[in-house]
Amino acid sequence: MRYQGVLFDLDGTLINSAQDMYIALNLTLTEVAFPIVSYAQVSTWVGNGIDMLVKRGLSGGIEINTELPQVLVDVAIATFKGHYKLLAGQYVNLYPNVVTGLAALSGFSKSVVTNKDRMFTEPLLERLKLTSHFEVLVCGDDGLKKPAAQPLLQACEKMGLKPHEVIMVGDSKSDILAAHNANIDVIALTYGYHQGVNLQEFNPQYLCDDFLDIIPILTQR
Ligand SMILES: O=C(O)COP(=O)(O)O
Ligand SMILES: [Mg+2]
Repeated sequence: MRYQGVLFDLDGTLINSAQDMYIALNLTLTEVAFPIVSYAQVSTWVGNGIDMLVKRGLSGGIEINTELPQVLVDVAIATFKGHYKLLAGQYVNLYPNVVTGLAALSGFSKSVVTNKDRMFTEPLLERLKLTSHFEVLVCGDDGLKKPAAQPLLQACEKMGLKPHEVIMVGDSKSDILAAHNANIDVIALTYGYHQGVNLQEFNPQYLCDDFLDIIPILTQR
């Protein structure tokens, strides 16, 4: 088998999770007296972790307003986390074929490498009955975030595999760039939160429209 391990992104790859973040963000923005934002906006802002999502919300766009006072940013992030702690998982669902696909990949060593903080990720995986599929979990607050290579390399090390023995599966520019930075092949899934960019431009080795399309890639010899 060409690959022995698979590193999965979480939000936008395994789970459709933007609705909880959309609600938590608008509750936060209302509390700090900033204009609320649309679901469509939030779904293009997911993928760089909570701090970036909140800063994008305060900026009203994907580009961060660098003049936002730090104290406001800190209060908004803490407020978001409070709301998200209560909301995370309420409106989340698995993307089609994820459970079937993970079961079909039972012979592979599998990890989740997410930019989401551990305190939110672990309960979400439990709630969705996904925990047992994965040997390793690397979260956004464990060290550097994607697009850094570090979280992917950390997962490889914990799995006892070399970068050329694994493949990353993700939905965003951050996943593709992190994989390139780590010299790991990458499958980009088109259905997730791709931050308003054309994923093809970032040259993933593979581009798939459905979770099950990753199976023939992984089982090739
Ligand atoms: O919290 C985020 O921004 C997204 O996390 P992800 O890395 O699982 O897509
Ligand atoms: Mg993602």
